[in-house]
Amino acid sequence: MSSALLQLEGFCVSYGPVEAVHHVDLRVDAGEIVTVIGPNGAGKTTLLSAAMGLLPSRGRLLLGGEPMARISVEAMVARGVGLVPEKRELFGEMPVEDNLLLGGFSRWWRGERDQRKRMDEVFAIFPRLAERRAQLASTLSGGERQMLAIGRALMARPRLLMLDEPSLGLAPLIVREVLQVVSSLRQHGVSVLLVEQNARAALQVADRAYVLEMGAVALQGAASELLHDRRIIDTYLGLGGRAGEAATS
Ligand SMILES: Nc1ncnc2c1ncn2[C@@H]1O[C@H](COP(=O)(O)OP(=O)(O)OP(=O)(O)O)[C@@H](O)[C@H]1O
Repeated sequence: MSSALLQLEGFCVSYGPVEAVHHVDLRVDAGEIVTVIGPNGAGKTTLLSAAMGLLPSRGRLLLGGEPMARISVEAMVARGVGLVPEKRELFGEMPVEDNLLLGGFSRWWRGERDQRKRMDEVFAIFPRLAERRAQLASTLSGGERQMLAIGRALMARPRLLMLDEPSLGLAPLIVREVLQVVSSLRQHGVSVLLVEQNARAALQVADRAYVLEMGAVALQGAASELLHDRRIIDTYLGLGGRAGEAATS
């Protein structure tokens, strides 16, 4: 089997004495959209944050088959991994363009000076952002803010984009629009690791899925098969497919 773009082996994350993610094995191959679904508190954000180097972890993380000796945000960004955090963390008092340019800063720092060209490529993916290039980020709609957060991460030209709950707080139609763009990223050479509570929407755009329950992988497989799995339907695809509501009610 060829080397995965990202591979986690026996990956564990703890908050003090409490282990929140237990021995997770996961892979994302080049060109894949992989989703991690699961109820509130399952450990999805913790897993993603630790895989980006924002939290300490145990176990192994390999990029392109090479184990990372130390997982830091700088090292992950330099190796072509980007994260769009759940809170989006935009600079509200800055226009769309400046938010995007800041996303390209790590490349600029390394001597690359083609940020304007890259911004035009991002605008081609998100035409709605191009129309609003001078608008302050704080005045964008929820969907536009999510697109800007993704666009900003794309400015660093990642090979793998990790997205934490891009559907959060968005109306169903907008969720579909945002996730369609996410699934189109592979045409631009970007693979995706998508953490979602909206199981139905995530399974509809992903190739493969992992179901995380209480910090451990409870189930995994082709997204198209999990969409028809009785256990997934009963637990996660109830009214609206909001995993947390189904699993905690
Ligand atoms: N900073 C923290 N300190 C201690 N425990 C934490 C911290 N952040 C999260 N946890 C705990 O770790 C577990 C996993 O939380 P996490 O936020 O990763 O879950 P999640 O699957 O992303 O949930 P949600 O979908 O609600 O965001 C939970 O039990 C949570 O209470």
